[in-house]
Amino acid sequence: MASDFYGEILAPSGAYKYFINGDWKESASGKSVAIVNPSTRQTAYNVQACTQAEVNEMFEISRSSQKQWAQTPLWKRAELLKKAATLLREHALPIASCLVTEIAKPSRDSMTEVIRSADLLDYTAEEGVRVLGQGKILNSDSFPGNGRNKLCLVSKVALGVVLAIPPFNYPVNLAVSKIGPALMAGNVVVLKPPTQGVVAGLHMAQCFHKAGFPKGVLNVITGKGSEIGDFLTTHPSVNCISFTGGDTGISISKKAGMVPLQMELGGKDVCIVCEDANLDLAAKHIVKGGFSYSGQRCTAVKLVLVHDKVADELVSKIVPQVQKLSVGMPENDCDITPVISETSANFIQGLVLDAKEKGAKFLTEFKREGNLLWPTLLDHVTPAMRLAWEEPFGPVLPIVRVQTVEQAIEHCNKNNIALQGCVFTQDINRAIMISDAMETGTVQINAAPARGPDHFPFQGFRDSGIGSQGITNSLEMMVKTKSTVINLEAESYAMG
Ligand SMILES: NC(=O)C1=CN([C@@H]2O[C@H](COP(=O)(O)OP(=O)(O)OC[C@H]3O[C@@H](n4cnc5c(N)ncnc54)[C@H](OP(=O)(O)O)[C@@H]3O)[C@@H](O)[C@H]2O)C=CC1
Ligand SMILES: O=C(O)[C@H](O)COP(=O)(O)O
Repeated sequence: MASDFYGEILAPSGAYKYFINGDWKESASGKSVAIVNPSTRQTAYNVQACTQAEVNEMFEISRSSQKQWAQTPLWKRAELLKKAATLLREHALPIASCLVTEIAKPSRDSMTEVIRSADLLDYTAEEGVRVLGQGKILNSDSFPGNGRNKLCLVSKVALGVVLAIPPFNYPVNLAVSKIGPALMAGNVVVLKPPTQGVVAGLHMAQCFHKAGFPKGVLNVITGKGSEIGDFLTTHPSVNCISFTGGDTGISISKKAGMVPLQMELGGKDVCIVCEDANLDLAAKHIVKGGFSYSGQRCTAVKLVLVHDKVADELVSKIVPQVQKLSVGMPENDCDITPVISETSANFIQGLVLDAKEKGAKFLTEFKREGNLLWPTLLDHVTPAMRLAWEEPFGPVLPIVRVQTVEQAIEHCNKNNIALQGCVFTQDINRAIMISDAMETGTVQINAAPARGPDHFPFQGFRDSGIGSQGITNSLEMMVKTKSTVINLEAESYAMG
């Protein structure tokens, strides 16, 4: 894996180093965290188990380097982001290989994640120059009782130190979706990669390092979230937290101080299929949306709510497509690969067994070998079953039959998880009315839920998140507004 480009990130001990102030270092703890390959259930890598003292040192360095970084011209920041994007593309293969090993992401999807991340950085560089390069001027006489003797210059200034915490399922793309906008806005970043995906994250960080970012602008701490996470998120030097993951985000939001939060949490994305839907289109999107990356996407289709009139026909189109999905190892680009951990596999199995006990009809059998779960399609799922409400984050898709669309909308809005949803109908007026009624951050019309393309606003309602992602919204969220008021001796009117 190590090459001249990546050679320095690996310690002689065989554990990957952490990255601080432009240097790759071993932790004084002398301890490491084992990264288990979900496919083999064997240890594949080791990384540093960093100490609280190293966290403190990292934040101290971040605070001091931010002052210098904020004085870097926008065009220079953009140039560096574009250089990092170029290096990500040039050195993508080792990063993609880490994704296959650490998170069992199919090879093709792993490479796609890295290239998508480079594209995100390029777009962030261009959008950042535009968005951050403009401010506003306000004239006092627009408010009753005032003459034009005050000019207010409104500018966007950096927050300071952004703590970025991405999840296991996109350890590169959901890292750069935080890092790019943060750096472009003049902040510095402390990145805490997910344990599963951390080595991909370290390789990604090397691309930023080699791109020429000044020391201390991007720092990467490694260690289990359960061990150093709370110390990180409650650290007094944190000026913003950008987090993607599960319910952990909810507890972080209760512990964090007076700092802006950008949270993208779980999804229970419903797919409403109306009686007038194009069922071939719906079936194709349901299968791809439900089973890509073995359902381990917050935007995966997690519940089909189909009008009873067309349910049998829809099921007849879905089943053969599910049966055709290849099941096996990520190295072989199988459609369904092992889920991230035994804990996750056990959780998913628990939901399936609950549905079975409560009378769900199995359209494909549930089969498991270690962390590898065969795609499971359940029909006649009822609201009494946990699967109608909870997020499996696995290759399991429940189908609920409804008598009216209103029933489907009611089910969707009853769930506290409210990220995305989708609706299939051939009547655009009806589609807009249903979309407006669905209380989720995004509604896809005649397609499966998705975060991409990455410049689209992406947000969760209720327990699915705080704030909004998407490149422009992330840029706007990672600055604060500053007013500078010029007080003139006398009123002055242009052309007056
Ligand atoms: N919205 C989304 O895109 C995603 C949602 N999920 C949901 O979350 C569930 C669990 O997945 P998982 O990846 O374990 O999600 P977690 O929320 O546990 O982890 C997400 C990130 O948070 C870190 N973390 C864990 N504990 C803390 C803490 N106390 N303070 C700060 N950071 C912490 C993790 O680090 P570490 O890995 O070291 O624990 C990881 O980097 C999934 O089943 C799914 O329902 C998961 C992934 C993506
Ligand atoms: O958090 C997630 O799982 C991702 O945001 C989903 O992204 P995608 O829709 O591009 O797979």
